[in-house]
Amino acid sequence: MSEPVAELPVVQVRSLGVTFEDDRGGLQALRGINFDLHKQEFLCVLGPSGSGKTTLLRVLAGLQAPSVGEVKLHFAGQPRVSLVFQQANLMPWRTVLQNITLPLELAGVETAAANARAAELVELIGLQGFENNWPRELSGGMAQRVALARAFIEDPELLLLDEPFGALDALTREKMGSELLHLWQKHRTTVLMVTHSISEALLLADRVLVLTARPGRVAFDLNVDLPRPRSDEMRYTPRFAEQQKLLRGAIE
Ligand SMILES: Nc1ncnc2c1ncn2[C@@H]1O[C@H](COP(=O)(O)OP(=O)(O)OP(=O)(O)O)[C@@H](O)[C@H]1O
Repeated sequence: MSEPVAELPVVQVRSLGVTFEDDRGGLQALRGINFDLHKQEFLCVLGPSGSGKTTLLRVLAGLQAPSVGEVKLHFAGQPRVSLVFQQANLMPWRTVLQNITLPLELAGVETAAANARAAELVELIGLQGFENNWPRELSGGMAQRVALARAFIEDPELLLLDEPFGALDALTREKMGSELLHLWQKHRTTVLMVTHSISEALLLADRVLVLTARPGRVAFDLNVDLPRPRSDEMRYTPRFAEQQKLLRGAIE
């Protein structure tokens, strides 16, 4: 019997290096980065401050050109890419609902269809009743949920998250991790997420890349050995603690 053909990765990063020009001969942010990202895979990138995590994400988003090496994208045509940053960056003059539907509005989708799709996401992120509120009336966690809903509404083929919960307090952050897990388990998009939180990475990811201090190289590539569907309670299991220890060791 023949083996099934393993699905090709949707992103291939090969010998990637990024050097920023400066007057001291250049600052090397990333060096010799290699990894694949498969369809529907959730990859987290951990690493010390300044190890090039954001730079890596910017290269994947097409916002930063590699100095050497390449990033190959294998999608049918131009992929739909959504980005979420540490700040929600909501438009203050649009309501929650209008912020969430913005990408569809820009894509020319009819308002009724866009609103129906937004209503599903509002329910998934637990913001029913806040549809007509203004961004200034939201807490940081609520605003970030709106940013996630806005990212998911486009049904992205590649979702890039840069420390999306980094500005939130620890408890809200944990809650947001679960919200994102819930959204992803429903939508199963391909994700690359930069985070500083080992437990967040373990709760969410299929794989975790750990970068070294600058210039960032891949120090460790961990297949997260926790069953899916995942839940918050898994944070307290011995398996979780073991993997946490492995990652902590790799970072240190
Ligand atoms: N546009 C730029 N011009 C010059 N240097 C840059 C630029 N962007 C990033 N750097 C430098 O590249 C290195 C990597 O930065 P990057 O923001 O990618 O790291 P990071 O791992 O995301 O850091 P943090 O965890 O603190 O957010 C840093 O030394 C930073 O100062």
